[in-house]
Order: sequence, then C-alpha cells, then structure tokens
Amino acid sequence: MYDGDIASVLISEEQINQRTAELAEILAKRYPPSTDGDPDSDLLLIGVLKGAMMFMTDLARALPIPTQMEFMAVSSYGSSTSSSGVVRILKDLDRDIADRNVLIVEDIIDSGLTLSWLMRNLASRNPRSLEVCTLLRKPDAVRADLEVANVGFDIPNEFVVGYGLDFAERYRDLPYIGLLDPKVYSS
Ligand SMILES: O=P(O)(O)OC[C@H]1O[C@H](OP(=O)(O)OP(=O)(O)O)[C@H](O)[C@@H]1O
Ligand code: HPA
Ligand SMILES: [Mg+2]
Repeated sequence: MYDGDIASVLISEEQINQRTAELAEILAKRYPPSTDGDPDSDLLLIGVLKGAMMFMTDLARALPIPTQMEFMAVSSYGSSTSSSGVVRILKDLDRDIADRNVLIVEDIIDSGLTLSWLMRNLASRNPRSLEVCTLLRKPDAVRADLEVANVGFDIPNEFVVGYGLDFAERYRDLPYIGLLDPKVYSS
C-alpha cells in the first residue's frame, strides 16, 4: 500500500496501542466516574476531525470510565505541509458543553494554531473544565507555550502521515505513523 511513499515507520501500531493504554490509565485517574447517575457528569471527549478519528475511537475504547463523544471538524492544512494559519470550522458541535468536563482529543499539535484557536473557542462556551489529549506533538507546539497535560509522543519536526493523519487526504488509513517521503510533496 502506498509503495515507496513512506520513508520510514516512526511509531508502530504496537507502540500506539501501548501508549494509548497508558494515557487511558492516567486519564481514568484524572476523571474518576461520578456517582450521581447524571449522564452530563460523564467526561465529554471532543474529537477533532478528521485527523483524530482513529485515536479518538481507540482512546475511548481503552478508557475504563464512561465517556460521551462529540466531534468538531476544523481544517487549516488542506493540500499543504504547512498550516494556512486560518482555522475554519467545517462542522461545529451538536451540543452545549456548558458545565461539562471536556477533553479535546487531537492527533497532532504542530504549529499549535489549531489548538490555541480551539481552546479559545471552546473556553468561551463555559465548560466546567477543558483539557487536551494529543497523540503527537512537534517542537513548535512546545514553543507556542500551550498547556497540554496529556501527550502520547513528542516527535521531530517532519511531516508525518498515517493513523488518521493525511497529506492531501491520503494515508489516513495506515495503522502506524510514518514519515512521508519528501518526494511525494515536493514533486
Ligand atoms: O498545530 P497545527 O499546526 O495547527 O496543526 C494541527 C492540526 O492540523 C491537522 O488538521 P488539518 O487541518 O490537516 O485537518 P484534518 O484533521 O482534516 O486533516 C491536525 O489534524 C490538527 O488538527
Ligand atoms: O505532520 C503532519 N502530518 C499530517 N497532518 C499534519 N497537520 C499538522 N502537522 C501534520
Ligand atoms: Mg490534514
């Protein structure tokens, strides 16, 4: 599949599964299930489409606590390997998040533009708490000084694909994170 487009595997399927289980354990301690029987007390996972779809579904299944799921679709990359700097909402939430414990689930924080925009946007809707869990983080995000409590892997500043992450909508279906051969985007 995609013969020759992937220069190397950066994070294998096994490594993703193992780290997801570790993150789920940490998150279950951070968000103990409530005993009040109110569904609105469940942790609300907000997956950022499309990139976070794989991580969101695997994380939700690994979490030993009840969660609810919502999705937002935003886009800033299109068919480029750098952010356009303009975050567009393609699909908004279907529900109110006021007074909910919200966990944004992201596939990657690269420049940090998407997440800082999203944090501001969601914070204005008055959740009880708002935190982030991202599978991947690149060095620029560290410099952007975003407070991210839960990070799967810190990775080098190279364009990666697979496990939800795309280049021009391809490669999302790979089960691992791979480095995209620069010949694919420079030709
Ligand atoms: O930190 P940043 O530099 O803002 O980059 C991170 C964002 O970029 C990607 O989304 P993209 O715009 O490619 O949309 P997609 O998830 O539909 O592929 C990725 O899924 C993150 O949401
Ligand atoms: O390295 C990346 N790969 C795919 N999508 C992305 N969106 C931000 N950074 C990346
Ligand atoms: Mg993309």
